[in-house]
Amino acid sequence: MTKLSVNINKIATLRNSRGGDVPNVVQVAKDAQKFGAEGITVHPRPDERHIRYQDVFDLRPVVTTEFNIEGNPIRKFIDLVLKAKPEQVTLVPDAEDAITSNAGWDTMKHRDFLKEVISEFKAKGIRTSIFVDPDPAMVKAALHTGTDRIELYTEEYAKQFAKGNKAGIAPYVACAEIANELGLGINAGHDLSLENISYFKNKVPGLLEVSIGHALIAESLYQGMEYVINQYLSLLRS
Ligand SMILES: CC(=O)[C@@H](O)[C@H](O)COP(=O)(O)O
Ligand SMILES: NCC(=O)COP(=O)(O)O
Repeated sequence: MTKLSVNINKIATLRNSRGGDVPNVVQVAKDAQKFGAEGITVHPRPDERHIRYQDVFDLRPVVTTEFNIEGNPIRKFIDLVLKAKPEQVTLVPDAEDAITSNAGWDTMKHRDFLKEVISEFKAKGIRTSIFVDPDPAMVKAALHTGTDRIELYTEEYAKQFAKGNKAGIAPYVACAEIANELGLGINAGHDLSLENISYFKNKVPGLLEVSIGHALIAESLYQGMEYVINQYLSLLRS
């Protein structure tokens, strides 16, 4: 079964846009789990423009499913993760000024660095995953970093699917088959949505977990809007 981890970065972005504490990320994490989410994902960036480092500590005690912290393993991030002790850390090679994650690791070039960081997390009992492009060479080399899992970067799949090109799934299937053979667990994420998730999940063998944020929060807004507008109208007319 593929687990759903809900990425709540966008909730923090909305909160930060106004100051104050609405919406409250801790409450959203509690509710998401109450509604069935099997994990909560956060991706604190160095500028803390959405999830703040303090949010991670506030969330830790309320995440009773699986806490997945994503980020570039700069020292500050490593220390945060070691202190918060999530169930999983996902390493992402994102630049400080990137709007969102835009590439996977070069697992050959950064093998020694990844190996060192991964062993630090694993020594504390934290499961590790590394974000990779759907490139067989990168998946094969991921094995030598000692990581438990890979996270397949799905932006290209989502782009191709939106254009009606279902063949865009092929590199993901090939990489998943390699990962399964090597005994690497498979996660996936980025731009997955209600439209493209079924096809992905049905085609990619051994998919353990997806983390979804941007589309899931947008879809929740759309699907909840009619109900909320009606509540306002009924209050205004009573
Ligand atoms: C690792 C990844 O794929 C990202 O999608 C991510 O975690 C989302 O980050 P933002 O919310 O900052 O776009
Ligand atoms: N790891 C991917 C993730 O957490 C969510 O990415 P997105 O759905 O916000 O694109």
